[in-house]
Parts: sequence; C-alpha cells; structure tokens
Amino acid sequence: MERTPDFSTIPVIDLSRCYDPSTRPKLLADLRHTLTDVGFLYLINHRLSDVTNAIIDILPQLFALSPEQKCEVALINSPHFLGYSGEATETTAGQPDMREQFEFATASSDVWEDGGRKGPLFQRLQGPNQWPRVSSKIRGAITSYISSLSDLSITFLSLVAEALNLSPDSFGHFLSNFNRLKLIRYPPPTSTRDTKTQGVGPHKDSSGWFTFLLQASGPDVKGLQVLNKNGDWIDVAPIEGSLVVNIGQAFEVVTHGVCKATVHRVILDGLREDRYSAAFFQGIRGSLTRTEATETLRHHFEGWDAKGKPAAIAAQDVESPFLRGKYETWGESQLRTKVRSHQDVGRRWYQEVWDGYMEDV
Ligand SMILES: O=C(O)CCC(=O)C(=O)O
Ligand SMILES: [Fe+2]
Repeated sequence: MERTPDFSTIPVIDLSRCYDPSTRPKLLADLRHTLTDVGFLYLINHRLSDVTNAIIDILPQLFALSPEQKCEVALINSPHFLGYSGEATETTAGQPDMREQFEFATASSDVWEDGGRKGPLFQRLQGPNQWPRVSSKIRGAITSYISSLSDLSITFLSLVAEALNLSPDSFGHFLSNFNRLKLIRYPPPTSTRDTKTQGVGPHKDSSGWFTFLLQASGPDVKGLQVLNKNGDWIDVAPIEGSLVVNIGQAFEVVTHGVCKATVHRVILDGLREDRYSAAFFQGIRGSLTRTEATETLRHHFEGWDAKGKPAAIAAQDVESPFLRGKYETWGESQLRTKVRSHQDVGRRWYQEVWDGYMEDV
C-alpha cells in the first residue's frame, strides 16, 4: 500500500470509540499511525468538558490579577519552578517567549527538604504550589483540572500501549505522580510592526511523557503550529471540545524513535486578542536512568517494522539532550533544561550546578 510520506493535517482521535468493541480495533490502528507518523493529535469525546470549560472560564480572571498579586507568587520564589513568570522571562531556541504563565502541579510537600537534602538535587523540582490570592472557584478549577487530567493521561497511556502492541501497564513505571500544569496567556503584538511575535519558540516538549494541551480561546484564535518532515509548519487550529495531545522527548527515547516528539511553536502574527492555553505535562520519574530508558523496551521497538522502516534505523535520529548529554538520570537532565530556560530561578536556587549547566551545550 502506498503510504503518505508526511502529514499535512493533525489526526482526530475519538476516545469514545475505545469503549465499543466494534470500533476499538480501528481506533487503535488510527492511534498507532498517529503516534508513529505525526506525534500530535486532537483528542475528542474525552468526557472532561466540565473541567475544561471551568479552566476556559477562569483563565481571563486569573491573568487579570494585579502585577502585585502576580509578583507575590513569582517563579523566582520557588526552587520547584512553580509560580508566575512574566513576558520574555523564558527563552526557547535562544529567543524570549512573549507569554506570561502560572505554573502549578499536583499537591506535594518539599520532597528534597523533607529528606534532609540528602537525595539527588533533581528531587527539589518537586514541591508545593504557590497560590495567588484567588477565589476558591479559581483554585478549585485548577485543582480539579490537574486531578482529572492525571486520570485521563493514565487511561490514554494504556490505549497507547495497546496501540503499540504492548500490555496496557507497560509505561507505568516510567512515570511519577507529580504532574505539572502551565496556564498561559499570549498577548497580541502591540502593532503590525512589532517583531516580537514568538509566543514560544520551536521546541520538543521535555517536561512530560505526553502533553495534553487545551486551547482555551475561541475557534479563530490560532497560533500553535507543528513542523512536518518536509519542513512545513502545519496549523493546529482549535477544535472545540478537543485536547491536543503530543509526545514528549522521553517517550521518543523509550520507543527508540518509533514514536516521534514533534517540534512545535506558537506564533503571534495576526493575533488580535489574548490567546489562552493550558498545557498539562504528564510527569516522568526523575530517577529514570538513560540505560533503563533505552534498554527496557529495546527488544520490542528494535523489531518494529510497521512501515518498512525498522526502528533500529529510526533510532539513530532520536534527538534528545537526555541521550546526548552527560547526565545519567532524567531528573538531572530535566533540571538542566529548567535552569537553562529560567536562568534567574536557576541562579538563585541551583548555584552549585548553575555554571556547569550553562556552559555545557
Ligand atoms: O500554548 C500552546 O499552544 C503550546 C505551548 C507549548 O507548546 C508548551 O508550553 O510547551
Ligand atoms: Fe510544547
């Protein structure tokens, strides 16, 4: 059969089709194709419209907090990279990102402090949220969203495993139960001559195993684009009621490049109103070693030949600082990424590794 060499649209995966035995096999086949050939999908009929609508509702209110209220929960206060950061404080692909964001996570204590600071430094990434002075409605919406998405991400992952001919719980031991949620506002450029139109620069997701993204503005508010193999940027226009799901770098590593973490970006050109989004990153276990990541499913994925291109060849193009870098664990590689993208936070809390992380390329 002639295969499409590349993608020009993002597939839609209807989750409700997994509950009906007559539609499930085709759903799994579609999902497999999506994971191996695209790396991005729209998930519809996820049954989470209550919590997604609540987030859509509260985002403008959250970002309408005063600069003082935002400052009280500034990211710089947090060794866990949880809190508020303003426009142009994060850099991606060497350029400032024109977006402001609140980062939250699953409720947790300060794991590293609690352990007497004896564990590896990356444990310090896990800790408590900083809550701005918001209504209980806003706080409740965020907390429920994290909890619902945590459940959905586990359900989704068992389908992914099945689609890849693995047993449903094959990925559980790669995960942590500490998941992150980034709530984002992208402002429109101030004039047509404004050259600062990078919402977020081209990147592969490094924070999560899978990312679940809610595009939380109207259907006409575009900006998210993904890069196909031809080098074309494909729009991921919002589809009402959908979540956009994409593969993170660690998953690409573990599947030996059979499933690709696809490069994406947000551009602000032509944006006339605020664009809101919520990115949920399914947490990865920090103690995951490079050997564990590459060896656990090697046999399965090296034998993969679903489209006449065995994984052994595909795996050579797996591109990840985790594989190339000098850090043995996912946690340390993740800490390096965080420190490099939020250098002020890194300098304040991670002095002992800051120089090393900044120098190494
Ligand atoms: O806001 C978006 O649409 C995408 C955000 C994103 O790619 C990220 O934060 O990793
Ligand atoms: Fe991303």
